[in-house]
Amino acid sequence: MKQLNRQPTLSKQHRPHHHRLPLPRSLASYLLREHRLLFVLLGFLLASSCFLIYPSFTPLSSSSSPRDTVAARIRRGGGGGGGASSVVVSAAAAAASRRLPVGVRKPPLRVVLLARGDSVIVVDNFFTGRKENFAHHLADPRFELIRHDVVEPILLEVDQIYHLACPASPYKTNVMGTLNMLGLAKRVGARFLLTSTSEVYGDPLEHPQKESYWGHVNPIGVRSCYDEGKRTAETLTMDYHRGAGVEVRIARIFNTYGPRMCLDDGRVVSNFVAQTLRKQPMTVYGDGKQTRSFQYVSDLVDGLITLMESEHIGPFNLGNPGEFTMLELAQVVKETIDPSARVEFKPNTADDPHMRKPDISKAKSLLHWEPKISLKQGLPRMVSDFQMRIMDEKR
Ligand SMILES: O=C(O)[C@H]1O[C@H](OP(=O)(O)OP(=O)(O)OC[C@H]2O[C@@H](n3ccc(=O)[nH]c3=O)[C@H](O)[C@@H]2O)[C@H](O)[C@@H](O)[C@@H]1O
Repeated sequence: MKQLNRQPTLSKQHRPHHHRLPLPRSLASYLLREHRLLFVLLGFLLASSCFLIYPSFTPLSSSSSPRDTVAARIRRGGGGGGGASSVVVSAAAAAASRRLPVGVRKPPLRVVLLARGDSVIVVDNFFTGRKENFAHHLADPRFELIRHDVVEPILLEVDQIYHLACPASPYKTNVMGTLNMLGLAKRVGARFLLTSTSEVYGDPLEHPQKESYWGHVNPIGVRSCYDEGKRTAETLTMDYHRGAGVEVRIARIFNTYGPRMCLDDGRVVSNFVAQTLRKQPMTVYGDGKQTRSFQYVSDLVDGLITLMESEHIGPFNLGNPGEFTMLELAQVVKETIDPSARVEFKPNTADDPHMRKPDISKAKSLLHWEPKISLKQGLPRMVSDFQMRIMDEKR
């Protein structure tokens, strides 16, 4: 089985100073006794990320696909042995083992994500995420779910932080939440991955967008709290890297879809699919000629893990270069679900980007990552999940 790009023990010069947490005695002994809390996925799964936990229910997929993606390997539980046999030791792991009192057994070595033997903590305020998304992990002793909003500080001993948090009006989350997570990363020596967005390019004047493009953003527009919030989050991330030595990674995520998305999150793919399944017309904003590039969620999960484990800071575009107008997307949804589906035009919102398509040559050459699942392959998998949930609504 193909192994991920394993991360050896971090070199000292890259390791930030650790100011150890004054953990309450009971908590500390709990952690040591259970040998947990060795790695964190700080998945604060709000609006844009409630579907980012890879799906386990993909009934329309063939048994041989979707290829051998990381997400698929994780789903199958075949992540390279797990536990101490496949090892990722990071700065905090080394530091944690140094802190153990004499006679206390060392914790298991750390590998990435549950199926590979790691402990995973998900932090979510459940504004838009759902507990059901984690139901299949709740019995796992290495999985922990904490209800918490990252705009408030949280103290955890962790090795890696995937900072996915971002609700619909997200300036506070992007600024306070990112500061809190960067502060945590600095304090415990964790590697920090920011999930930024293609929206940092605004209504782009360059097409397709390369990471070197600085963007075209209206700083006082109706969607600027998202665009500028993520741009600020990128700035903070780089400042903590340069100023405090935090190891950081930045992903710029392009439109992503898949099972477990909120049925009514307002995004175009979930809207079109849910509307068609409910026999409502698909609402096309504007003339429908604006373009987006749609990435299936497991490709994104592959990209995020690959980036986290790599030696590269980024930013990296993580998206599928397959570009569609909204009318073309509506046509694909129609062909997939219901040939009699209709569209209905509504006025568009201000500053809506006219076109968006990632140039992923940087991710291809440095991370050896590229998406594998086309819209036509991915959409049916999302449809079956939505279909079940919409049928449940009716019961
Ligand atoms: O889904 C995502 O991943 C992205 O969602 C939003 O970006 P946006 O491109 O505005 O995504 P949508 O809200 O899905 O809109 C895409 C296009 O579809 C149109 N749209 C949306 C919804 C709808 O019902 N009908 C419709 O025509 C919008 O006007 C827009 O032109 C976020 O701002 C991005 O950060 C995020 O990456």
